[in-house]
Amino acid sequence: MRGFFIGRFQPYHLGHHEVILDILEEVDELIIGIGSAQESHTIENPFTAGERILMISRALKDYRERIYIIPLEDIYRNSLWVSHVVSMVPPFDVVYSNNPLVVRLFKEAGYEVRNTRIINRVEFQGTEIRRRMICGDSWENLVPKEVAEVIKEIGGVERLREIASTDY
Ligand SMILES: Nc1ncnc2c1ncn2[C@@H]1O[C@H](COP(=O)(O)OP(=O)(O)OP(=O)(O)O)[C@@H](O)[C@H]1O
Ligand SMILES: NC(=O)c1ccc[n+]([C@@H]2O[C@H](COP(=O)(O)O)[C@@H](O)[C@H]2O)c1
Repeated sequence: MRGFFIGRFQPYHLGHHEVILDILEEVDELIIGIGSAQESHTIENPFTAGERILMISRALKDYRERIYIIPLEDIYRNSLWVSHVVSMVPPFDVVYSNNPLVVRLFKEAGYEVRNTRIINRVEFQGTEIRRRMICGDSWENLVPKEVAEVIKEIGGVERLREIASTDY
């Protein structure tokens, strides 16, 4: 059985990681969709699709043979979005999500959708991690260590701070 899970992963954090490890207990293979792949260099979406691929593939290096990481651009037409996804990824049997729009669209298209656990949503949240990066608070403990390394390699914190300081 092959599953599908999508997120923006800005950045990939321990909440995503735990959920994906749970899913990998249930499925043979998992497609991880990198949503809003066209976005980067903004406060909500600082990292490119390629940088997010690097974070996820390094954090899940032990599962490489069972995962497909596929960037998916937004199409801004919800009624066609599932077809867009299906056209870009390997066939899958089940969708894992807690995002109400994603759940609704896949259910309407006839897919089985399973909910995932919510893990320490206060801290394991992209918005909170990006806030900490901008403010200089510690964030490294909220992401897999491989992700912290990638963010350091690409100068991610400096990028986010510079973007956030733009005031015109
Ligand atoms: N702490 C968490 N525990 C379980 N699932 C999570 C957690 N955080 C996010 N998810 C799930 O991961 C998927 C992708 O989420 P996303 O990439 O938007 O992360 P996020 O932390 O919600 O980011 P942001 O705050 O930037 O919106 C969503 O379905 C979301 O419900
Ligand atoms: N019409 C569309 O392009 C469409 C519809 C539903 C979800 N999505 C994308 O799926 C992803 C869902 O992930 P999040 O749970 O991180 O929001 C986002 O990147 C979102 O933009 C896109």
